[in-house]
Formats: sequence, structure tokens, C-alpha cells
Amino acid sequence: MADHDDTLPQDLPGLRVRIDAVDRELLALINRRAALAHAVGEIKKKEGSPVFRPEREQQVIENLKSINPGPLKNESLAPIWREVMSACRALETPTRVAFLGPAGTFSEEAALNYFGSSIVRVPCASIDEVFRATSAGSADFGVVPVENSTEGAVARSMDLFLTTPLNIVGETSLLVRHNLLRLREDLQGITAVCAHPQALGQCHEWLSQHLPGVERRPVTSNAEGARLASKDPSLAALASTRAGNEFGLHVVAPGVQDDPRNRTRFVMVADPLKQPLPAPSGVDCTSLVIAVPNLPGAMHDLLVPLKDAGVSMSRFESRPARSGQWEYYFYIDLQGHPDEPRVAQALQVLRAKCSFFKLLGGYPLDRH
Ligand SMILES: O=C(O)C(=O)C[C@]1(C(=O)O)C=C[C@@H](O)C=C1
Repeated sequence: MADHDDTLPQDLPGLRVRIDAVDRELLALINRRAALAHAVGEIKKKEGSPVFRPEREQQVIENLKSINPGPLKNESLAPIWREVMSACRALETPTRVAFLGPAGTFSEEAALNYFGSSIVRVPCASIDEVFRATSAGSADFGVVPVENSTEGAVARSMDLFLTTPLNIVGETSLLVRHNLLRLREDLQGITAVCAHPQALGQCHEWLSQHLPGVERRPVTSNAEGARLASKDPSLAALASTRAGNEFGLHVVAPGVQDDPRNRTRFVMVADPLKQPLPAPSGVDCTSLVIAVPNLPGAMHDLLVPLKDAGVSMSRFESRPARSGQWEYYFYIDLQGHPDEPRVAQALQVLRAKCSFFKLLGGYPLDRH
């Protein structure tokens, strides 16, 4: 094996010869892996079972982390293997992924992070359109934002979970860095800052301090804001550097979000008839939405079965039921998979106590 010599060359050309030799071995190995994945794909085709198995991909990465001898860092393994598995998956079948477009949005970045780059991208004009494309079958998966660490829940996504039959099959969380982007290189003469309302909220303090009195114009996505700013020098956008590059804009001010740790959590949605719930991966999340009868102690009665079963809640969010009666839907994330006995037990008791109950999904937690 080319890299197993104890004595390393001490010169650049010598080391590069060795790297080339290792790359040839890697290429042969990755192709062997791809051939195996292709064979798995043939079996799945015969069985009619889904190609994408997030719990298996998670296990592959966790197994490798547990045996990684280094010097490669453990956090480098996930992005590498996600790309390898994305390319292998593409040999089995194309993965069509809908997200809030155009190119350059954080939703697109979340889609690429999660599924790797060997996907067919289906950019959509709105979150509603992402749900529609996935329900109608023009995409296999949809990627939608559900919560932001500064601005909280993404209401539109939450409401659409109720009215569409889609399940949640995965999640990923992104560090979201907004930049003030523009055709000009300074802050002079800006008449409006165009961005998604969430981004305007996440940069509220910076805008008040540096561009007081300037109009904040909500648009359908940050990349759409960047597109508008690329047509009019008096406009600025709040968006990623990727969006800036896409539309030829300057970064006038980098990292203008009020919280430097600003993160957005995205979930992957799919049609349950085509993509069943992922099997337990070992570290999973269960998402559900419920309503309780408007009676004293109803909420307390719901929490007791969770405590009794030893199930922790990692998210609790409410949305108005739109009945005009001060009734609410509660969105709950539990630690564990719906097939784990203690979670299954808690869900069974909850189901019996709720006036409305919908299991949204059980899926591997984002551990990267
Ligand atoms: O193990 C499988 O089911 C495969 O299809 C192989 C593979 C992989 O490349 O390792 C590819 C796609 C799946 O999402 C999971 C894993």
C-alpha cells in the first residue's frame, strides 16, 4: 500500500507522488463502495423499499467516528461520508429535493448539508410551494425551516404540518450568518433593505444602529432580496455570502445578525406513502402536534405520562387553532423514537387524552 511506508519523503514532489498514489487507491475503493450501493439499489427496486435510509447513513458515520484512528478529525468525517453516500445514493435513484429558493438560500445550504450535493435541486418560491411540490410528488423530499434561535418558530411551516399529510424524516441545524450585501461597497444611499422577515428580525438591532430609518422590505427569501439588490444600487440585502456570489454583490458588512450563534433548524419532509418513518438510529427525536380539551388541568395530565415513561421533551411550542376560541395546537418534540417502548407507551397514553393528535415523525437527531 502506497501510504504504509514508514519513511515519508521529505520533499514536496515526493509527497505529492505519494498523495496521487493514495488517491488512486481511494478512487478504486470508493468505486467498489458505489458498486455495492448500486447492488443494494437493485434489491430495493425489487422490494419497492425506499432508497434513502437516514438512520443507516447516520450509523455509517457514527461507526466510522468510533474507529477513526486519526489524524483526520472526527468532525471531518460526516461531511466527507455524506458526500460519498450522496453519490452512491444517486446511483440507486435520483433524489429530488424541494427547498425555498432561489439558489443561494440557507434552505438550499441545509438541503446540500443533509443530502449531499448529488441531488436534483427543486427550488420553490415559498414554503407553501415546498410542501405542495413534495405532496404532489414533483420532489421526493422537502426542506423547510422550523425554528430559529433568535426569532423562534417559523409559523408557516408549523401551520402546514397540520394541513398536509407529510411526515418529518430528518433534521439539520445551520449556523446562519447574514451579511449586508449590495452592488456598491458602502452604506451610502441605501433606500431599502430586502430580506425574508425572519432575517430582518434576526438583524433588527444592527439595522436600527447602522441604518436607522431605512425601510426594511420583507421579500419571499433572502436570495430573492439579493436578486433585487443586484438590479438596483439603492437596495441592499441580508443574505449568505453564497447568495452574494450568486448575484455578484459586495459584502458591505459581514455577520450582521444580532446573535453570533444564530442557528436555524430545518426538517426534511416526505410523503409517508413513499418514504416510511426511518427506523430508530439510537439517538432520535419524535415530533407530534396535539390539542387538548379546554379543561382545568388538561396540560398537567398530558405531562404526567411523559414523566411516568421517563421521556424528555426537547421542544414545546403553541400555535393558535384559528377557531376564534383561544384554542391552541401544541407542537412537541420528544427525545427518542416512536418505536422505542417507553416512547410508544407515552404516545399511547397521550393519544387517549388529546382532542387532536398527529404524529409528525420520528427521525435521527442532527449530531454534527
Ligand atoms: O444501505 C443502504 O440501504 C444503501 O442504500 C447504501 C447507502 C450508502 O451509501 O451507504 C446509500 C443510501 C442509503 O440512504 C443508505 C446507505
